Amino acid sequence: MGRTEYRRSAEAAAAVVALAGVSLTYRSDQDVDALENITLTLDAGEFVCLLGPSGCGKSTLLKIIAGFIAPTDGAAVMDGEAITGADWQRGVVFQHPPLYPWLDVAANVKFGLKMRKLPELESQKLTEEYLKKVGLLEFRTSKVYQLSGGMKQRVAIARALVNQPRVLLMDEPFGALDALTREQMQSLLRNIWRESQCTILFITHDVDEALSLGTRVLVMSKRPGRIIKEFRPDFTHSMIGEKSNRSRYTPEFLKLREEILDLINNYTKGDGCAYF
Ligand SMILES: Nc1ncnc2c1ncn2[C@@H]1O[C@H](COP(=O)(O)OP(=O)(O)OP(=O)(O)O)[C@@H](O)[C@H]1O
Repeated sequence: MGRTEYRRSAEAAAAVVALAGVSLTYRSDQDVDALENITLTLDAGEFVCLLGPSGCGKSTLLKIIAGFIAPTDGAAVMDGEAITGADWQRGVVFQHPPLYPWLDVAANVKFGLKMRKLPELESQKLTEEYLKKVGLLEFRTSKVYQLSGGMKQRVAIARALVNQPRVLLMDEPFGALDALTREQMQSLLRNIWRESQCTILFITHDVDEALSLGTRVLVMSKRPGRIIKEFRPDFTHSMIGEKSNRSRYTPEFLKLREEILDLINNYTKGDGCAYF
């Protein structure tokens, strides 16, 4: 299939983001085949979690959707247009957010709006609105070094969301946080997702996290990464409704958790590839 056909088939899916037949090889002395023939859509309002063994190409997939790197083969499109570079319509949040240490919290959040040359008054209003959403309004004049890990991650989320992106791409955003902060951040993200109705792609190593956030969970094979199975859990909605994590202890949750762990372990067994 040529690029044009890939693009047409991707458009036909009416998805916000579509990847069709995407492969990626990092070229160097020793080529690394990171992704192989990924076909995937992200539909409006979906919360898609991506699980897979270390080094299977999860971040590579996210970087292609972000527009940071181009696929070696296949096509990546958003709203039917080829993704050719970074765009504020696709916000990105990393595990270690690259915040500007010389700027205060509000200036970090406002940075992208400034780059987009939004009028100062509008930027100010949006910045305060999103700082409020992540519970950091009273810390707007704090410096980055004065914040905890969880607070820094909330700044990063506000900085991505203030642009009101259609798609939020998150690469293990809570991976470095302690268990309690992590659960609080998951709850915050669930509420933000419900309010903003944006589409989220979320990479994690944690099966519980994927099941308690995602409306779709994709499991990848070892490198070169392919999508081997998808699940459609619905625990995230009940967690919003219940305002608790009770769903995590239900037989349905535990059964699905077991199934995914078995799948990943069977897939990586005997090849020296560790999941965690
Ligand atoms: N810039 C690069 N140049 C060469 N190889 C790369 C580059 N970036 C990643 N790789 C390789 O591509 C493969 C996939 O990397 P990637 O970071 O996408 O995996 P991942 O699933 O996100 O890993 P992890 O879960 O450990 O973060 C790995 O073997 C990695 O070493």
